[in-house]
Amino acid sequence: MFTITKEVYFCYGHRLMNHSGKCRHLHGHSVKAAISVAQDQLNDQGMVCDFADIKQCVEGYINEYLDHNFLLHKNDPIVPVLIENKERFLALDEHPTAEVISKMIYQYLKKSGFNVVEVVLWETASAYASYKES
Ligand SMILES: Nc1nc2c(c(=O)[nH]1)N=C([C@H](O)[C@H](O)COP(=O)(O)OP(=O)(O)OP(=O)(O)O)CN2
Ligand SMILES: [Zn+2]
Repeated sequence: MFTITKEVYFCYGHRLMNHSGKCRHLHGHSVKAAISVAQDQLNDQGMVCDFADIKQCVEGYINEYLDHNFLLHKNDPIVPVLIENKERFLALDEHPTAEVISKMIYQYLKKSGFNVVEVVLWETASAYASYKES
């Protein structure tokens, strides 16, 4: 089994509504997502796939939904205020944690045909979450 990993960087604002500490306040992160794709056999270029193909696919998704966006739980009371002020945001069924965001990226790549094995989301320099399926 061969595995490759491509890193992409982006920013978002969010808050964790049920958090008991500082993360319940509106704040933002400049994050890194490390996307791992695997294949048993290499293609005729000697690759699992081109790093650039992963980047092109995931950057379209990130730019549309995540980068410089505000990620909120759908029940966050600030949602009506953002609507009223015509501000950009993405309302999620789940809390916008690093775990949930790594799963969103994983599922998009899978749906796009990549044999993604893991997405690791570094939310800060010292904290990351990952998503993979068995
Ligand atoms: N399991 C999770 N825990 C936390 C998440 C998360 O997504 N999953 N998110 C946060 C905050 O949004 C933010 O990421 C703060 O993280 P934290 O490492 O606690 O904050 P600091 O960078 O300030 O860490 P220090 O080591 O205290 O400087 C919180 N928890
Ligand atoms: Zn945060």
